[in-house]
Amino acid sequence: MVYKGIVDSVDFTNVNRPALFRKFLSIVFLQSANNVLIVILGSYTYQPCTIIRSSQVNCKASLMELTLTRPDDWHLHLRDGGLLQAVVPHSANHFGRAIVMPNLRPPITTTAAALAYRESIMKSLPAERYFTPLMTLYLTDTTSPDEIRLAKKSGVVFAVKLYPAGATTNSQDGVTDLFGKCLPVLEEMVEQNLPLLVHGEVTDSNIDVFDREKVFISTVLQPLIKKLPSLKVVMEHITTKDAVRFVESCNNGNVAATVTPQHLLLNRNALFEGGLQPHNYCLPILKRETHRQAIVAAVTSGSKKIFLGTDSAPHEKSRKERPCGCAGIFNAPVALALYAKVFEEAGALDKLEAFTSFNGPDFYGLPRNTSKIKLTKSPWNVPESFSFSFGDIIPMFAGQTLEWQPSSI
Ligand SMILES: NC(=O)N[C@@H](CC(=O)O)C(=O)O
Ligand SMILES: [Zn+2]
Ligand SMILES: [Zn+2]
Repeated sequence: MVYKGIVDSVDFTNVNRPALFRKFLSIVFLQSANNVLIVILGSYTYQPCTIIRSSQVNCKASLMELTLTRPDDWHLHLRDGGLLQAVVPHSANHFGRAIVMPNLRPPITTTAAALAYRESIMKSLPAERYFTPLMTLYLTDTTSPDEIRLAKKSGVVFAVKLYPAGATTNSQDGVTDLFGKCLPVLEEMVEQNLPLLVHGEVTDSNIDVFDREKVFISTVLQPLIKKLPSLKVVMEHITTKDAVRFVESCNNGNVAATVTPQHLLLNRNALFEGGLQPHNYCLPILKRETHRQAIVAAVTSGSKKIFLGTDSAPHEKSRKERPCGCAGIFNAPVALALYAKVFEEAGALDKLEAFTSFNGPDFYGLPRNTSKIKLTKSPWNVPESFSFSFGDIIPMFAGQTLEWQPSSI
């Protein structure tokens, strides 16, 4: 792979040290100024690469380190109580902000509840951790337009979440009839510029579980954006090529999508490999390989409409490993390493930073983070489990070795 760029200034005295690569992404993108830089990458990371600057400096180095603007997680379950305390450090380690899902029991349906929940998250944060929870409201059949005005005014609620009743974990209080019951609220959300975040699956038991996202697009999302083209909509955790096509077809800047590490790395075979695999069970359910490939292609193409949302959804081990196990994958400790793996394997590491750190805040109209995070090529083993007083949580890819290791700067 060959990159050419023009850069302001690069300190080539450090070329043999990883510090050079802190500048790697900006080197690729910067187009202004006087020095010509050519980066020739063999197989991108494993081969040494050659850096030539104005044909004066030649050096050999390996891509060992990337420095990125600190990412945000635009779809995260932090839970409450002991589970909250257990999992929040894993997100705060790597992410600057997170859109926090409201599907607690009882759900976060009011601004007052969102404020109280925000307080408990802040109290659970490790000392000296810079992390901002962006709160959401759980939409119900009875949410009022007044509540939407209050939410916006609070300054701490950044979106409203649609769970079709019965679609997923703690969705029993969700919406039964979006157009019949929620239109005035959706209109108020347009007024207040509050995005609607969508768990995009129909719940009709006649519809095959693998088709629920596709059918939701034609029966709910298409009519919704037709009726309210100014409503900002994020289709969360997309899993199908149909969703990719839908998002790519919406061109007014108001429709976007998040993608999880599991839907980028696993297909539905992972549910049954060598026996039933409850820790790979999440909703929307993993899909066919062709869908996975379509999502990888969309994400690594550099689309501005798709951004990072881990959907890290911890459940205690005994609630996953039982006859009727919960849906949800705990991926907060591994998510960033896994996204880097996906982009690296697609030869698209230069697109990683926009996906992790730019597209999300740009869509939400928020400033990009100013702090940085480092990803080092340094293999590490994912723990088999995390143990707490209330029980264990099994992370995604438990016991496996990952290449990229994130750390704060
Ligand atoms: N993704 C999941 O499988 N589960 C999530 C809910 C959700 O995001 O749908 C949870 O809260 O456990
Ligand atoms: Zn969901
Ligand atoms: Zn979720």
